[in-house]
Amino acid sequence: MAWVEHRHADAAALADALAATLHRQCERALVERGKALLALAGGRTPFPAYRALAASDLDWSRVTAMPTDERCVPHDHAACNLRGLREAMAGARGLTLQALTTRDGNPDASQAAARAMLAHHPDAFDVVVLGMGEDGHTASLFPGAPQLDAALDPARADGAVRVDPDPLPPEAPFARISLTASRLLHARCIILALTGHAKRAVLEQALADADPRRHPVAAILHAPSATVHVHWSP
Ligand SMILES: O=C(O)[C@H](O)[C@@H](O)[C@H](O)[C@H](O)COP(=O)(O)O
Repeated sequence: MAWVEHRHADAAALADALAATLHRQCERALVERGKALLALAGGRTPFPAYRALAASDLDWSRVTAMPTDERCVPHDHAACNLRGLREAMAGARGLTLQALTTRDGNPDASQAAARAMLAHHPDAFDVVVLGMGEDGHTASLFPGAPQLDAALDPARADGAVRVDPDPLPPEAPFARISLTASRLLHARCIILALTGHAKRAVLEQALADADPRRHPVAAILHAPSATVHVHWSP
């Protein structure tokens, strides 16, 4: 397990640093491999960084991004992460955004579609941006979800799984499609971005307790092969 802590004065400074890191990693990928592949968390924390990144001077025609997880809702639904990403990154002319769900958000059809899409993108992500909830979830790897063990299984190669959070989060009471822990860890740069003291306390618990069934984010933090860059601000 290895993690590098990046403390920031406030959420705005965190967003600036995150945007700079994303830009740097994308530029490196374009120079070294001629393309870049990103997996980007939903939620509120990273979106200012996505907007700043979209305004930068990358050759977006060679960049592909996808959500780390998606709510099983129609693509025009307000809770759709892809919709939010599309809006935040509207300035990134030529960016390819890959969906994890079908247009209607049907959970089982979406799981199959996500797996088929990922089969066409087998390369390591150049950057994965993750958030964390106060229950220790990351992406849509929710504690207590019936599919959590499957989503954490390092032997899985299908890359995406339907997750039915139990209980359903009141702010987003939907089934999800989540990239699996092993697919999220198949990455050159892994960033976990969180703010506030409550989440800091949960992070400390997850760092101290490697059992991902209590805090699924521990599956990322304690992965033997990964170095996780934790960006935190009060
Ligand atoms: O689909 C989502 O919402 C995210 O992937 C989810 O895992 C998010 O990163 C955390 O819930 C933190 O969200 P905030 O950044 O809004 O606190």
